[in-house]
Amino acid sequence: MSICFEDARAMILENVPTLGVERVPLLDACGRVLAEDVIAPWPMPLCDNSAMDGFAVRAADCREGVTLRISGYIPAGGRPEPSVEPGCAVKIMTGAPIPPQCDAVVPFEETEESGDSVKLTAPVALRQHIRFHGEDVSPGDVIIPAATVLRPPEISMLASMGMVMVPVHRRPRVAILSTGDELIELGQPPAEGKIINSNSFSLAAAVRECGGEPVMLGIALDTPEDHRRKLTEGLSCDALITSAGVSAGDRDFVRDVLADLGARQLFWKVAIKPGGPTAFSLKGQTPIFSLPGNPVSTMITFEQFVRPALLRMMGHQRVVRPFVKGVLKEDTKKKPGKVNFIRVRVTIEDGRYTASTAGDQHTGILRTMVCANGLAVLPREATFLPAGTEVDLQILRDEVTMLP
Ligand SMILES: Nc1nc2c(c(=O)[nH]1)N[C@H]1C(S)=C(S)[C@@H](COP(=O)(O)OP(=O)(O)OC[C@H]3O[C@@H](n4cnc5c(N)ncnc54)[C@H](O)[C@@H]3O)O[C@H]1N2
Ligand code: MOO
Repeated sequence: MSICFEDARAMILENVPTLGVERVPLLDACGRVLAEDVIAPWPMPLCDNSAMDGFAVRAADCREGVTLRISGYIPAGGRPEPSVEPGCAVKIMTGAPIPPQCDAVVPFEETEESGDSVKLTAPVALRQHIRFHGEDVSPGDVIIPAATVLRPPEISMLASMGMVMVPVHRRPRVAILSTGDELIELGQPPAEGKIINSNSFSLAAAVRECGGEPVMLGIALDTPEDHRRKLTEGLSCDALITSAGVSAGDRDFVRDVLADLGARQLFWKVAIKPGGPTAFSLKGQTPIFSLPGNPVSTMITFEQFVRPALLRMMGHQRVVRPFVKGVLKEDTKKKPGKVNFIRVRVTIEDGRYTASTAGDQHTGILRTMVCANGLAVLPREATFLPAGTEVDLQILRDEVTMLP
């Protein structure tokens, strides 16, 4: 009996732990998830300051055409004049503190300066061109709540609040183990009957792309002893991914050895294609994803199950890549009973996403995965989807121009 796709993913997300907190230098926090509310220690701006290069004035003096005496100069980073008398103006630069008697700033473009006097050539409104103390942030405000994904705007705010070190959820160390006697390591010469272990690399790249730290365990030979040794090593990480050895073959040891090691299997076999033989287990709190060995199946099951889980472990709320609606360009047939993920080229035509097959859909065909920029999700019970049928699309590469 297989579990349905939605239940399998939900079960994984319910069972993966959120990792603990570490404090990292501000710049390293970009892309990470904030683990605690950040509360403003001081106001922003810290004082009333000028939004323009010009003259700080008393608005009450400022009929259009009036001439004022220039009684001082405050550069950015300078100190406010101790006092500005009626009928006077102080030359001021953007960001410089406003003298206490002044209540407006007149930009240079609206003045004519001559010697130590300045004529105002436009009307002046009370409070114009002043950035007021605390108008942006008040002390005590929760400026960034926990669970926020930190991007450059948040980094800017945290810098403004003096945060040198930032509390974020840890990145998982993810062990990656490929299994199978037919495998050889990258760098060894190819030989008939041998296959280069590409899955460890696609998985490590995918782990890295979503923010985790891959730990390469290499290849486990098709013996229970070698599986036991390498799986045990993998269980010291925050998560473990295995590739291959999970279908019905007589040397598919992964699940049995995991069970011997005390892992609890939550499911094996999901009603999806490709990726049917996927298994998910827990050893204590450590999630173990046993993915099928076909390179295409490995990548698609990573995308559907492992990426969301790793993002959740890092504290992300939104973990599943958003779907967009799009139409199939070709008639598409499938067997009922499984959600199918087909590799497609997504484009935009007449303002709609359209998807056409990226090539041969057999799971042995890696090239179709390389050509694809998206996956079309074909519903479980569908059998024939004529061209023009609307389906969910997962966009896997940024190069698809988004709808306006
Ligand atoms: N009798 C059955 N046979 C198969 C079933 C089934 O249900 N009953 N399921 C098929 C499906 S679907 C898949 S997917 C595969 C999955 O099998 P395994 O996960 O046990 O993987 P293997 O058989 O060991 O390998 C499959 C394929 O992938 C290549 N491979 C394996 N590891 C790597 C790697 N690290 N890098 C690159 N390529 C790898 C391997 O050589 C095989 O060609 O089982 C079907 N069979
Ligand atoms: O599910 Mo297998 O993963 O179809 O190739």
